[in-house]
Amino acid sequence: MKKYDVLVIGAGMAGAAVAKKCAIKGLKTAITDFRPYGGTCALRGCDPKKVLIDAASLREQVRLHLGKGLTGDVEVNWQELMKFKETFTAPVPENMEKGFEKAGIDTYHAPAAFLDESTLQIGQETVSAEKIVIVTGARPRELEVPGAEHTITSDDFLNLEALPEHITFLGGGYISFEFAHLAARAGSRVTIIEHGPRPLKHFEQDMVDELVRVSKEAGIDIRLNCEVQRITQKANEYEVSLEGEAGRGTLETGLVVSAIGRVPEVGQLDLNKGNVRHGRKGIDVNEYLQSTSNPRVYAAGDVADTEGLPLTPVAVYEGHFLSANVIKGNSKKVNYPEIPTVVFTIPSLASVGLTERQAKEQGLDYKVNTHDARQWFNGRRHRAPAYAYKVLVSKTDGSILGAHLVGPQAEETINVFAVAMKAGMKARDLKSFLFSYPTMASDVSYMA
Ligand SMILES: Cc1cc2nc3c(=O)[nH]c(=O)nc-3n(C[C@H](O)[C@H](O)[C@H](O)COP(=O)(O)OP(=O)(O)OC[C@H]3O[C@@H](n4cnc5c(N)ncnc54)[C@H](O)[C@@H]3O)c2cc1C
Ligand SMILES: NC(=O)c1ccc[n+]([C@@H]2O[C@H](COP(=O)([O-])OP(=O)(O)OC[C@H]3O[C@@H](n4cnc5c(N)ncnc54)[C@H](O)[C@@H]3O)[C@@H](O)[C@H]2O)c1
Repeated sequence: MKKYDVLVIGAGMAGAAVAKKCAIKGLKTAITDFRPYGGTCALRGCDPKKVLIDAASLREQVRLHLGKGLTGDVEVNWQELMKFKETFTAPVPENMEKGFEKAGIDTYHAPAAFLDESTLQIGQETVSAEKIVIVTGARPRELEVPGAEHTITSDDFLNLEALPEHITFLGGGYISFEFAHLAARAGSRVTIIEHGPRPLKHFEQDMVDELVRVSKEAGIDIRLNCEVQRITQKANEYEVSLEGEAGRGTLETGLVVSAIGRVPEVGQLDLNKGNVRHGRKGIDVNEYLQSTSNPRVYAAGDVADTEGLPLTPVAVYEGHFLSANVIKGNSKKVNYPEIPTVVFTIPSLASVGLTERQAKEQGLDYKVNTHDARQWFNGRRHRAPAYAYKVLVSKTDGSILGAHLVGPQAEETINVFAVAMKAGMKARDLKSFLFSYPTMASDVSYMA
């Protein structure tokens, strides 16, 4: 049986960060993944998605400037774009594996499953470890209606050889909105089906309203309070039976993408044999990211039940705390700064800190700065179909409680607010800051 100081299960962003840190400190470290190394973000999430959306966004920029100095529309060539995307994803597994080998980390390529509290089966090998790090991420939530087997997931969507004429996205969250905006700009007709009353419900709803307006202008059909009853295959199409406010109906579509949330990936781990307590939100951990039932086990990223959002920078951030606790013993309690988050639609929706609803619930005394900025210089030069902001400032001490933006480059501008909030800057500090001009960030001084 192979023995290690540290066994890392999952070679995604969190896993790579932990394995390298442990190996650098001289711990005998191994890592395993049953998929090609790289994890969701680099292979099936953030990175490939952003490459595709950037092209669609450029196409939209050109379209918006037709008759304003540009002539001749451009089109998205899906096949070429997918090839370009693959230049980013294809090298990842080998590069990551080489990095592990260079760091002296043993690499395995099979699912790990607990045999007891310190021993795991990895393919044909039995492995024991002093510390076991679970960073297995999340997987798509399963749709439970007849015909669910006809749906595809975000993984499949990012590898489509061609886009059909019409696509239905189930779920009104991050994935559906991002992919819907991409597909609409790449020439498909798109419908989003959300079973709740609001899409993107954790975002500031005034900004979501703006995004919904531009989504509809882009031809995206958004149906709220709408439940899927059944999916039936018909020749080359699918028939989606729906029940909503307008009663029952059907939708003919070329493809159904299920994006109704993601759940912690614990299926293959046999956690009960390892005495690892877990629930619906993932592995139960304490403030050191250590299992509450098996002290050898630590967990971080999407699979861990923590306060952190299931996002890449959070997985890596938690990985740093976890590594310190594995290397030196429990010494670093995880604490979270304000976490910026972006929906990469065209234009994007970005948020950091409290929404107005949360500020109200916490009984805070705040003022709201909000405006439709489409007519500002930056809005006009981008010919922005949406450019708006809502910033919450504490009346008690002038600190920034939350910032919410929709519009061109909102994904970049939000980082200015996140830095200011982490640094404890007041709204007046941002107002008096000298931003380079004319940049999108220079608008921050008017927003704060
Ligand atoms: C379509 C999509 C787009 C996204 N876009 C963004 C974005 O723009 N920005 C952002 O911040 N976040 C985004 N996310 C979320 C982000 O990808 C995740 O939060 C992040 O990848 C989590 O990292 P992780 O290390 O916890 O898990 P992962 O990166 O998922 O890695 C976990 C690894 O563990 C492996 N594994 C699972 N079970 C086992 C087992 N039993 N044995 C061995 N290996 C196992 C898996 O194969 C996987 O490779 C997106 C997600 C999706 C699906
Ligand atoms: N830009 C980013 O950072 C980014 C992008 C994509 C994904 N992600 C991460 O991945 C996670 C998963 O994304 P997602 O879009 O799958 O989930 P989500 O949690 O963002 O949204 C899921 C939506 O589906 C709805 N829903 C649930 N069951 C349904 C059903 N049966 N029919 C119709 N609607 C239903 C929910 O009400 C919710 O609005 C996100 O929470 C996020 O953490 C992040």
